[in-house]
Amino acid sequence: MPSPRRNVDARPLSASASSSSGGPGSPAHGGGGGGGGGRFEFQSLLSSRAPGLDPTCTRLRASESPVHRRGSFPLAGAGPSQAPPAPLPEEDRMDLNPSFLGIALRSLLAIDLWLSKKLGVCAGESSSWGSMRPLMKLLEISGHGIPWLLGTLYCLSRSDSWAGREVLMNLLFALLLDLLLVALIKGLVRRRRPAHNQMDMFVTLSVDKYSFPSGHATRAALVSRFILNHLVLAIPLRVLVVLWAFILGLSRVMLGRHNVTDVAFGFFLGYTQYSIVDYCWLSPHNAPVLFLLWNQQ
Ligand SMILES: CC(C)=CCC/C(C)=C/COP(=O)(O)O
Repeated sequence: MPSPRRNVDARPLSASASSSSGGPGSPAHGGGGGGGGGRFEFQSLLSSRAPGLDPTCTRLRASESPVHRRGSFPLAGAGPSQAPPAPLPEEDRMDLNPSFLGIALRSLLAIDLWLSKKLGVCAGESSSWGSMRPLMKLLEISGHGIPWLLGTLYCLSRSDSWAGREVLMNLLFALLLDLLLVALIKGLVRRRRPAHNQMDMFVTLSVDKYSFPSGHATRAALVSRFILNHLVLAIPLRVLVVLWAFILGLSRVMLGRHNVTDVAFGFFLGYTQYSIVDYCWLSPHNAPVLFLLWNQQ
């Protein structure tokens, strides 16, 4: 005779249908193999929020899943006549939260992929906005590392004031820091570029087969923040700089090079990188050797 507690079943219909008894070995009891673990956690969360359900039961079931099982809980013989089980150790209770976070992250990822595919309207010549592709690729070059590095080096070589040289030296430092950090994160995260991307980019590094974060987005945010803080520009030009950064980021998704989250994180990283550069600002006072060396050239 099953106990009233064990009759409580808050599983979604699809799960209940596949294992009506809910006995040992069924998915609800964590016997469904590796895939059963994820579904099980979701059920636990649902049932713990359903009014009238016994949260103790929920906890026990969660502990039975292959993911959560640590000690032995005598569920099979549990009935109303027996003493209620001791509260779970703190570590087991906390295990329920990551699964909730996991669901949230997976949903965000699904939205990201769906939106990125929808926005990838210039991913190929035959795409709905395929005729805009050459323009998008021109934008791509405007945010590429090589023109920015060469342009900065050229301006440094032509600069005849200490103040100008100081700003340009820091811009060079910022661009190099950006390349390094993006390569590092891309190498660590190793997220593949979207399937609809055509790998026909102008000069790439080996890590550029990965997409997280977007190097163009980091550079756009970093350089535009740098320019706005160190160049005296008329308002329309300032607006243009911000627009350039934004459109460059958007064009990465439209070209199919990136997912939305690659670009969003890229903007965040580039913005933060400027704060690092500003904090470590190089000047003839704190880096005299650098400036003297450059002066001798
Ligand atoms: C070769 C040099 C100096 C820089 C590479 C610049 C580049 C190709 C970055 C990749 O950008 P996305 O991550 O936005 O595609």
